[in-house]
Amino acid sequence: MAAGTERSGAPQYRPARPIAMIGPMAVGKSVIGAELARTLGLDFVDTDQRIVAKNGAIARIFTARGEHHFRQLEARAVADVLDSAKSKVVVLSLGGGAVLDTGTQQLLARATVVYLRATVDAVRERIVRNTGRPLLSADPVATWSRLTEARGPVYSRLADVTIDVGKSNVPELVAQLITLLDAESRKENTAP
Ligand SMILES: Nc1ncnc2c1ncn2[C@@H]1O[C@H](COP(=O)(O)OP(=O)(O)OP(=O)(O)O)[C@@H](O)[C@H]1O
Ligand SMILES: O=C(O)C1=C[C@@H](O)[C@@H](O)[C@H](O)C1
Ligand SMILES: [Mg+2]
Repeated sequence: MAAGTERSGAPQYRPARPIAMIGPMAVGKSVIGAELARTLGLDFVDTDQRIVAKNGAIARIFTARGEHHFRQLEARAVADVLDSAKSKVVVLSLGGGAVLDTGTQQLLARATVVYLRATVDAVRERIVRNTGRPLLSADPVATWSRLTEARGPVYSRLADVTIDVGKSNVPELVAQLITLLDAESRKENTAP
């Protein structure tokens, strides 16, 4: 039986706060976040997907309006979910660079933050083809590595739970994550 699940297969773990997925590009924030939400019976919000639905492709926003404009849309999309007196308990997947915004960093204190960590080898095949990520349009492997090294301390500082994605598949990672989240929520509930 998968960790964190009852005999019926329904998860025992019931989050009290939103769960936010952070980490570098292509580590699986969107697919793992969506599967985690489905498993826990929660709504799923992906900030990149929300931005695209309202404004069109991310690459197009970068060329037409610039990265700064995209970052404003991104910060607003996070605030739409987390900036209310009582944030709804959802799974929220962020874009890789969303955590650079200081307002977003503050709002993430209202969520349980999951850092999906990966080596470049784990994501190499996913980023070498054109994936519509404007920041990886030139020399994707070197650029991913540089951005990940620069942002790594921010991801680590914000994270309540860190999981190495390695070569595991999505269902395995979701099962591991529920175990880690369950342990984290017990810790939060017993903290003085
Ligand atoms: N554990 C995994 N096993 C196999 N494929 C995976 C795994 N995680 C992600 N993928 C695949 O890698 C690609 C990138 O995943 P995803 O879009 O979820 O990354 P992301 O972290 O959301 O990236 P971004 O920061 O650009 O939003 C997708 O095609 C996804 O299906
Ligand atoms: O890491 C980043 O800066 C980005 C990651 C993607 O999720 C998108 O938000 C966009 O391509 C920028
Ligand atoms: Mg994504």
